[in-house]
Amino acid sequence: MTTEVGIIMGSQSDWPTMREAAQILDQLEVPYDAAIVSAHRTPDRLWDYGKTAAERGLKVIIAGAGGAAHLPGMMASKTQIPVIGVPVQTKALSGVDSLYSIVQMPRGYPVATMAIGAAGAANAGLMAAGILALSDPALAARLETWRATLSASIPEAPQDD
Ligand SMILES: Nc1c(C(=O)O)ncn1[C@@H]1O[C@H](COP(=O)(O)O)[C@@H](O)[C@H]1O
Repeated sequence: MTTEVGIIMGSQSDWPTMREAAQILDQLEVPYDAAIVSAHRTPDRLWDYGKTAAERGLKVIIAGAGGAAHLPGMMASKTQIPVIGVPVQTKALSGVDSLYSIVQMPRGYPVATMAIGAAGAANAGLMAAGILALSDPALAARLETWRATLSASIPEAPQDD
């Protein structure tokens, strides 16, 4: 099966967050590859990744970064494949720095920006799956089952600890 989702992150230190996206894709049986790509530290790698993404068959890119999080926006400038941005939580500014860096794209080069941190990464996986499910009925069915399972796990009333 062709790998249609690329997960990229600015650093190894982002993986505990970005793994949440990978785990969702695993659950939904969506193949992906994961790579460390940094606009700041490995600009040539970013350039090559963006330039070859479409010919490699990618349909969605999930890009996570923290702090001066330029990676998602720079990737969106290099490819027209939709980029889903994940602001990684930071110690200094709690990830608000990452969020603002990713969300405030100039007109013409959007990044679909998720919430800060692990929940944002998980939602990025779900968003990528939702995009692919538009043209993949079997995936759409798996996604529906996933959502039904989540709904069923929510208690109707609050419980004491
Ligand atoms: N924001 C970026 C970019 C980028 O946007 O290109 N490259 C690395 N980083 C971020 O630097 C943080 C600290 O990285 P280290 O832990 O390696 O020092 C990470 O959250 C990474 O995403």
